[in-house]
Amino acid sequence: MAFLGELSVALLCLLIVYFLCVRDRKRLPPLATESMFTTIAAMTTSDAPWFVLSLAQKYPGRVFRMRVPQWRPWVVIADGPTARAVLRARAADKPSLYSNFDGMTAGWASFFTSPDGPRWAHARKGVSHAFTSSLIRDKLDALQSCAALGLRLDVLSASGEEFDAAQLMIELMIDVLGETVLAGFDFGMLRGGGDSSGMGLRFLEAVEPALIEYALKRTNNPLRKLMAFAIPEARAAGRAAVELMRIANEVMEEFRSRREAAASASEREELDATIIGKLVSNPNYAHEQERAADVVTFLIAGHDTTGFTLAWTLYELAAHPEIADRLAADLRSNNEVAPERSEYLAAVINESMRLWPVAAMGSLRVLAEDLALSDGAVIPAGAICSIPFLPVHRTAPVQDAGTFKPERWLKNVEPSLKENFMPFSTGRRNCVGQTLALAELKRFLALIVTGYKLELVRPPKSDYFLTLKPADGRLRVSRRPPMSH
Ligand code: HEM
Repeated sequence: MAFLGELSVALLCLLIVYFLCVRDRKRLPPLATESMFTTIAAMTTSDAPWFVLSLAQKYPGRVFRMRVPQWRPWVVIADGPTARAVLRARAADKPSLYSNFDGMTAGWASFFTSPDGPRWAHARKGVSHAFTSSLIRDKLDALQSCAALGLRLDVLSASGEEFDAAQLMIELMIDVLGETVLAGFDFGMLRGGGDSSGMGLRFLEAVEPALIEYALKRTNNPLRKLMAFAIPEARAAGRAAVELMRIANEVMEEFRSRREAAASASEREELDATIIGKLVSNPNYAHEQERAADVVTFLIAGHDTTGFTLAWTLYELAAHPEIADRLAADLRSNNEVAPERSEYLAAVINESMRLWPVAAMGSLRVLAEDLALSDGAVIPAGAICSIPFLPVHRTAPVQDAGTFKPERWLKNVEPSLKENFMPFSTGRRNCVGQTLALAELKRFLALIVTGYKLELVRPPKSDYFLTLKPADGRLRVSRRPPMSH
């Protein structure tokens, strides 16, 4: 009898546990069937965005979980409206995974990697004003890099030599960052000359080993940090990070002496209004090396993103000469002096960034509160939300999503197209440099397309490593004949 009593108490307990834990358990988004091994193998290759796209196409809701070595759920969100809800949620932040990147700045947190809080807020607020479009436009009007690019293209056109557009655009962007973000610093890439000539090459040589070690290998294998002293590549990456910080410190020193030597108060005011001017005078930095870390961040975040976007657009225009001709005619007929006003140019840029979002794997966020989805599933608080922009941009409801069609951005733009388009991310941690990036894209595309015809010699391959690169492609340019009236 006593035994039966104990049994019924045990059954009652089990029932209570069932009702508390099982019945009320949240329904999570579906779990992709790919094993953890397959997932890791695919996610560590240069095809990772295409792997995630293939999974997103299988799930109509475009929200699913992936098996990764994380104790928290890893939820992939390829649905634009849900992505926006997560990125704009007040209770969402960057996960601590971002701190691996601090190795690139010799351990100093940058405002890109810092979670929301005073360190991030003062740095972002400090520079935001310097990125406003009118200030950027004034800077671009005076760019010497435009002339340098024209000269290089004239040489290539005269010789008929083929070239790698990604390489050329990266070199251009380093010079442009010097001229804009750093208020006239000469990195000596296309422009050559200046006292600091060679600094651009030093930057490019240091950035690659540092990115590979800290943004890739240490993120995939946290144990590597402990063994770094025994791994030659890890030691070389450490030296590269020190070099990046040295470059940032030299750049700031050069800026300060230029400001000191300014001939007039108005010249000094002009320097103070620039991005580096704002950064150097921001009193909220706890340490000079935090400032240096933010200079490194601007150089890293601003060079290949814009450079590869330009290059992808040039390859698309070369593959679609009718679109390039229409764009050239549009720019030449009424907008040549103000490319920022050409609707067709804006459509070409949007379409290129939709198909080839350089931040292809997008943003990561952690939610502090559950997020209920329209199908009844829940993304639980604490889950890591991965929002990969390439699948967001390239899955239904976007029509004919794999085709380059700038026209889709011109008239009666589908609301779902806009909802599923976020190359610069969204919410408070979106791209602070997007005004500059868009102004550069417009300015340089207008210059190239109105002056030159592009011939596609070899289409590029997509190669993902933090950014989506058009690898190994080749173009040829020739002077575009003047417009016949
Ligand atoms: C086509 C060009 C560009 C694209 C597609 C792009 C894209 C992005 C994206 C998607 C993010 C959010 C990353 C995340 O959530 O993890 C971001 C952040 C950022 N970008 Fe850009 N970017 C571009 C150009 C630039 C430029 C030119 C600069 C500066 C010179 C810049 C500086 C930054 C910084 C500092 C952040 C971090 C902002 C913060 O955490 O508050 N970017 N960018």
